[in-house]
Parts: sequence; structure tokens; C-alpha cells
Amino acid sequence: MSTDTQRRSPVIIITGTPGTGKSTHAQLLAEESPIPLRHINVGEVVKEKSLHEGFDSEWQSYTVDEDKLLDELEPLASEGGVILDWHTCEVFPERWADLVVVLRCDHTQLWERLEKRAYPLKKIQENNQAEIMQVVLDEARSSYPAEIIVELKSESMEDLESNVARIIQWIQAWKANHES
Ligand SMILES: Nc1ncnc2c1ncn2[C@@H]1O[C@H](COP(=O)(O)OP(=O)(O)O)[C@@H](O)[C@H]1O
Repeated sequence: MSTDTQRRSPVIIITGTPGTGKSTHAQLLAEESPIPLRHINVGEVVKEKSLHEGFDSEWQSYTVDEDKLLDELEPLASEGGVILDWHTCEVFPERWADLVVVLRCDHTQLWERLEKRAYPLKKIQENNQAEIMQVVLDEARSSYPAEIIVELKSESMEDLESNVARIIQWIQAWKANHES
């Protein structure tokens, strides 16, 4: 649990290999949450606010300037009421996180999702391999206490709905704990 007792709303990190469904989950959660939560697509923020050192055309991705990114996000995280949606999570300080959701997907299904994005083959291969090797889950486990991490399957619409319902239950419990 975060040490920041001042927050009135939680910070929820939704992470996972690209294509596992982070943005889809974050959008639905922001719509259905009983308390206002702002969905922050961290990759979009990096692009829009130029929090990077340039675009790596080989990997088709930005080289993130982590210091700039943390400075940008710090006030939002301190305030709370945000969903941080990013394919990596270890950069976010432990004190920010109230809940860390790691989405998982069968690698063959993930491959198909990434092919639809027209990623270069080696980027698809790298992400597919990372999913098989549970890289993001291990990263979350080495960055946050076990009790705030939840690993959820994201392979169907039923998974999406039940995952969001489960996170909403967690939000209600968080709220009840922070009102007393
Ligand atoms: N639980 C799910 N079941 C089926 N398809 C999903 C699920 N979650 C996401 N998708 C689909 O997979 C693709 C990637 O989802 P997206 O949310 O953009 O992933 P991410 O934000 O992790 O890169 C989208 O086409 C989305 O509709």
C-alpha cells in the first residue's frame, strides 16, 4: 500500500506487454469507476509533451527521458485519481502505486494483435518473447510489494469485463478504507 495517506483517490497502474489490453481496460475502468479516475496513456504523454530523446526508427519507439516523464507525472500521482497506462512500470516510484494490474495474454493471440498494428517483425518478436518470459510481471514484482500486484488474463471480452468489475470492487474497498 502506498505511504501517501493524503490522497483522496488511488493511483492504479495498468501495465503489460504492448497489445495485452491496457488502454482498453483503462478506458472502460475510467468510464465505469465509482470515483473519477483519469486515464493517462503514458506513451501518448511522452509523444505529446516531447518527454523523449528522439524516435528510434529501428524499433519504432521513442527513447523516453525518464526524468522529464517523472517530473510531468509527479503532480498527477500526488493528487491521485489516475490510471497510469504503460508497457513498463518500474520507472514509477513505489510510493505512487496503490494497485498494479499486470495484464497477460496468450502469446499467439498477442502476436495477432500486434500484427494488426503493423509493427516491424522484430518488434512483434521481441514483445512476444517478453510476454512468454513474463518480463513485465517480474518487473512489477521487483518494484512493488506483492500485495498490491494483481495479474489478470486479457484474452476475451469476458476477461475484460470481469477484470474491470474486479478493479472496481478494489476501488470501493480502497474508498471505504480511506473514509474511515
Ligand atoms: N480482453 C481482450 N479480449 C479481446 N481483445 C482485446 C482484449 N483487450 C484488448 N483487446 C484488443 O487487443 C488490441 C490491443 O489492445 P490495447 O488496449 O490497445 O492494448 P495495449 O494498450 O496493452 O497496447 C485491441 O485491438 C483491443 O481491442
